[in-house]
Amino acid sequence: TDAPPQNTKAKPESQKKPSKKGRGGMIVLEPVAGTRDFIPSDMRYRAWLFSKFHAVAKKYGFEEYDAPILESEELYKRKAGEEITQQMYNFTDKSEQQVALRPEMTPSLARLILSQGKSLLMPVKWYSIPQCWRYETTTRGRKREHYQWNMDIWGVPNVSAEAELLAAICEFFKLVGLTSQEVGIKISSRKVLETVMKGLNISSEQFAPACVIVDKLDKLQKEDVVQQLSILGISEESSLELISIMQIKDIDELSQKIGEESVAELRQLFDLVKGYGVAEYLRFDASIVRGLSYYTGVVFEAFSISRNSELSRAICGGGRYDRILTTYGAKQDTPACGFGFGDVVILEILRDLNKIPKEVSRHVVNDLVVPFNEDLRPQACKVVTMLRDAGIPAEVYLPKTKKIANTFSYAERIDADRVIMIAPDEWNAGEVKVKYMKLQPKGVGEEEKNTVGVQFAVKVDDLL
Ligand SMILES: OCc1cccc(Br)n1
Repeated sequence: TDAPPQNTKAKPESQKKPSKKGRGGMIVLEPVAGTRDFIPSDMRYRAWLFSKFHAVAKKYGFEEYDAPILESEELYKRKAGEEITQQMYNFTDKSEQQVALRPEMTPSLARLILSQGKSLLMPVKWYSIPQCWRYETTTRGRKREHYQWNMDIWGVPNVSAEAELLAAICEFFKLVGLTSQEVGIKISSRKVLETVMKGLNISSEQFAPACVIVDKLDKLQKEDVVQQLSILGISEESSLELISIMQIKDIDELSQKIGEESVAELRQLFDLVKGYGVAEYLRFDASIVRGLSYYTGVVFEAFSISRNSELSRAICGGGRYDRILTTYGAKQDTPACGFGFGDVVILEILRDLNKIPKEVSRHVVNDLVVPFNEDLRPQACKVVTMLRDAGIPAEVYLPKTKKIANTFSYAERIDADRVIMIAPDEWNAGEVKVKYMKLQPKGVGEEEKNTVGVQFAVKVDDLL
């Protein structure tokens, strides 16, 4: 099935849709359909989530990389009818180049691996958190962008690489407090499908497109999947046999069906993950295919189990893709496997299950330094710098101090622990006036000083 015709010619000015204006000439305040703003209160959640991605990648020895959001469209030209390539955010740029906002990171990574050539020592363990794009028809009101944690291992042909990636995902789950009662990872292998399809005389050319179709089994009616497979020339009988084998949830049963040799890798993988202590999160499930055409071996998909959270959409997914480089013209392939982990579903699940620490929602400033008047502003800047250099998040009150009460209400707004007033008499005596805005944990400041709301003179040097 060829991809639908993409927009091939830039539109003349006259045919371009004018950007929508709000009433009375005001610009439209909402972000472009399907995209998100991150004001600070939202950005704190995203930053917290990404800090967990970075922490796991670092702990597992992965190195961070990045590549442009904008790529040549040819990187994604695949004739397997995948949703991800049919929904490309593509256009013709001003030099008539066919470009696209990247729908996924793996093709960019493959380009980087090829560009590095022999200078790149294998194995390579790289990670990135790229923003990825798709052009969804807005009628479905779905997002057109998301951030996707990518972890990939290149140069390792055996399932030790998949075990490492699965362990990293489970490490993340443990880091955010998700138990194996709340989330899990289903694992299978396209080699199982390959064996079954060969046994059904399905040609190797039809393997990737057939995988893309059977991956839709959880969304489409069985009849529709059979119908789509028939377009590939696969008989109803073969399709039904393929679909029935995909219902198998037990490796031994599968081995009976297709032979021990075809499940050997999966058995090895389940042995290895026991070593990492994460087996409780993992289970075999022959229905896991994943929808990307380039997968060639083990595939996996994480999902939420508990009722009170997002049920349908995958948390993350990935697998082995050993033959991607030759599809980009390389003379030989390099084995690879990896996963993509989106930012949207996981945050919904973590919110549903109340796993996000309260402090993530809080903007933290410990001290507010207030100059009594503008003559004392240089002194206030000196004091705030001393606090900051000591690692204390601190602000200096920037507006002119007209009413002291305004500075206290600002202190409450930024949830500061202390207001440090630079006042003329105290400053001449080498002191500042400190007012605690809220009770401090025991031991911070002498007991009598730790009374909320009362101001005390404190030596500048005693502030730290
Ligand atoms: O997971 C598929 C996908 C790709 C790009 C952007 C978004 Br939102 N979703």
